[in-house]
Amino acid sequence: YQWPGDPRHEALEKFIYEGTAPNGNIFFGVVNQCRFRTFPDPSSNDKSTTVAAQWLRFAYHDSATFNITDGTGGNVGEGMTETQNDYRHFPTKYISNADIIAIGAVAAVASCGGPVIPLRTGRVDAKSAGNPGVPEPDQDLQTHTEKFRLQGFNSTEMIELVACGHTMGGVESEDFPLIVDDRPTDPFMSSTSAPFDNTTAFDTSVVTEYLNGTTRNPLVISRNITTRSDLRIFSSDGNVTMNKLADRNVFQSRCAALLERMLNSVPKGVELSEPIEVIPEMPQSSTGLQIVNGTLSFFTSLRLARPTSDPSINGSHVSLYWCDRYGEDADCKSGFSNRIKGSSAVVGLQPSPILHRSGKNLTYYPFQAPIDPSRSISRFWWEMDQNGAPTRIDNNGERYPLLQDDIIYVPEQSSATMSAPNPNINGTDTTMFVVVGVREGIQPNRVYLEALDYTFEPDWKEPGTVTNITTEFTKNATLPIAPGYNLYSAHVTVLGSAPTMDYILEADGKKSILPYMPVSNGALLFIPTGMTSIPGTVERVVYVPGNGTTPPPPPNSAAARALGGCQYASLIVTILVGFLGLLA
Ligand code: HEM
Repeated sequence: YQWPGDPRHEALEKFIYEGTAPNGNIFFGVVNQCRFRTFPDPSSNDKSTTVAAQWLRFAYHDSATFNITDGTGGNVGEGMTETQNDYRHFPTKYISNADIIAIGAVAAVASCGGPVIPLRTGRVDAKSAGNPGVPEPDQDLQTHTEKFRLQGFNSTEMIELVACGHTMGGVESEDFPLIVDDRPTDPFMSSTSAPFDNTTAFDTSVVTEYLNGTTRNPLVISRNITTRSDLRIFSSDGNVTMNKLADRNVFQSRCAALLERMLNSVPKGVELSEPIEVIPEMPQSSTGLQIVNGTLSFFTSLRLARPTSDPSINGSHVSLYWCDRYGEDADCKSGFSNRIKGSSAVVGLQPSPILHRSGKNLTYYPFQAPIDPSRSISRFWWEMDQNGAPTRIDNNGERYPLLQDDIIYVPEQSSATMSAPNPNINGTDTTMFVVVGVREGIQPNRVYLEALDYTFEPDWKEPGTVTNITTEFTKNATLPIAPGYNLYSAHVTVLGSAPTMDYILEADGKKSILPYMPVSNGALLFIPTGMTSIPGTVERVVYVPGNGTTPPPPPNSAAARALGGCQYASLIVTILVGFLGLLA
């Protein structure tokens, strides 16, 4: 992977595999580990329905006919409202609602031990209602077969898809009192809902319990014969398909294939991406220059995606290297680079269930490098030391570019405050005070920001509001002096909770853009990931282009002569230590 690539691709990759939105909101927290929504809260009645089940059903309804502007399409159920709430803070300019619904479904299946469904993206949000008519349990077999046919599934695939869906969750009596009555004394059923099978996992239980006659699936054994839709569907070919699905491997692979097709049924003209894979080596998206504690600092964090079983991460150390941008060492042309040695691994806290189920982990190596503004930084790379065998991680030999240093973000001077509730969006406005630095010597024609944000009605009956705001920055001499930079500030009020912003500088007929900064929702400071690291000590070291590691200086080179100074310094230290030793 060549960094930086398509920002949409990178935003989606981050969202799917790190599970965080640009503002730091964690997406997978509620669904991880196949958990109940409120369990183990003893006051909760909601013990048979996992968040994963709700998310999967939501995706089915979205693809069957439901869409976000359609209040009618048969989307009965509390799980629907709860899922909408789980999702509403996450759409951004790069990630559509429809993609979030698909990502949610893939995560749901993975979090309960199901297959990893390849994730293509690029779904376009509907602007108007689709046809109503999600299948209802009291409809006959012919009606269901026809509905699945219209969606592109034959009658065998209908059996498979319903079994794949109904391996998770159950039927709520509150939503379907005619199917499930309130039986608080039944030890198998919770007080208000009846699960489709005996496990919360994405497994064959729904099939095997049906075949061996122990099933409690309410859509098979309901007192009300008209609502036994699963029984009619499962038995429609004399149980031939159900018998095949009883095999674990068949079940997992058929479910993966059919759920993928279900999620990929998009309107004509919408073209989905190639499946989004995790990128093995990535600079964190908050990589960049910032002013922190009055010092120009380069923040980055190497993110490695490696198999969980890979022992190479254990005890590994990573060093950060970079070339100057200005001066005699610019782009390392004099043979010198800068180095901060030895960050050790920080394992990501809450891995996305999709990544976890793919058998991989994310490991981070955070860096904070003090930067001399007169030299700045042009390209960076890493060296990873695994038991004395270093390898260079350098963007396929290109090294990682810092695209511009003309406009930078100043998080410690920026702040955000929640203003009064805004009834129009059923949420709260956030007013932000944003501070950026413009490199000294630049005479800006214009410094401004472009913010983009979405808001959604809690019931999604309306498509919500898209806020597109352009705000001018003005030079602000009252802020503390920053080395090498003049500070500019702006106030901006955004609706909704996950705005993204581009900070733009126009000067000398050139446009410099600092894109897609993480913006926190209502927090006092915008603290990007990777900032928890402490400033490292910078060394000047010889740089030799090409693959491999940074070698010792060649004899008689300018670099070696310069380094000679360091050797004298260490000699003096050695003598001094020896001398002190003698004194003692
Ligand atoms: C003829 C077709 C279908 C009918 C009549 C049907 C009917 C139902 C009903 C009545 C519920 C209970 C909802 C509630 O209590 O809120 C339910 C739950 C569920 N359905 Fe289906 N369904 C069908 C097909 C599917 C398909 C194809 C999938 C996915 C591939 C699916 C996934 C789910 C899931 C995951 C739940 C559990 C939701 C939860 O526990 O919150 N269903 N279904």
